[in-house]
Amino acid sequence: MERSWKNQIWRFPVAGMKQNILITGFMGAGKSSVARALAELTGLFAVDTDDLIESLLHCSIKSYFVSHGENAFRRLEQRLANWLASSVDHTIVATGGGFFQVQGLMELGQVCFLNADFDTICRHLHVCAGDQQTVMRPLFQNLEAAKKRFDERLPLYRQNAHHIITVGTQDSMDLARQIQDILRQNGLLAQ
Ligand SMILES: Nc1ncnc2c1ncn2[C@@H]1O[C@H](COP(=O)(O)OP(=O)(O)O)[C@@H](O)[C@H]1O
Ligand SMILES: O=C(O)C1=C[C@@H](OP(=O)(O)O)[C@@H](O)[C@H](O)C1
Ligand SMILES: [Mg+2]
Repeated sequence: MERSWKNQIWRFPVAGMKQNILITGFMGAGKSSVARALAELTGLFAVDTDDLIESLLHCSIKSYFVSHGENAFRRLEQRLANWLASSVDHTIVATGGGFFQVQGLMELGQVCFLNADFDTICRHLHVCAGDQQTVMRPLFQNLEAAKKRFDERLPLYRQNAHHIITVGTQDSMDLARQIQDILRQNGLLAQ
């Protein structure tokens, strides 16, 4: 049966708080995959901040980092956050790994941090295998630099989240179910 966002509406809406579900976490934690699984579970649409930003560019995010640098990318992320604030509600938002730093993040909706340790991230990204997912991630070109960035960001991801989901060996659908349960238990998603 087809479900609409109206069936998923928050039981206890909070004034001034958007009813999106944002998925944050480090590169490779599984944000984009979980957002799609959660969309399948709930019937809510999912968007991905990286895809939305790429829709503005005539190139990949990786090429944009090379031509314009990280700061320019962060400005695009803030512009996108402002657009989400003005124009998007009742939507699942997979964020890029650095999006958690935008101003106004916590007012965009319920922020769910996918807390994967660095080994799990490397496993997801096939760091030891041939078909590395790291190739298309400009900030995961060097393992040591990525680990340093991970260590620096970890406390900030925690601070800038409403819910923390520990990622172990579960698949994306299991993680999506966990998020659905947490939001339901908090009266933030319909039963
Ligand atoms: N729970 C998971 N278990 C195993 N592999 C996963 C899991 N989540 C994601 N992956 C794999 O990890 C890679 C990165 O996933 P992705 O969803 O793009 O992460 P992110 O958006 O956080 O960077 C993909 O190859 C994906 O198939
Ligand atoms: O962590 C980051 O700063 C980034 C993460 C990437 O998204 P994923 O986390 O989906 O790989 C993408 O937004 C960009 O390469 C920068
Ligand atoms: Mg992603």
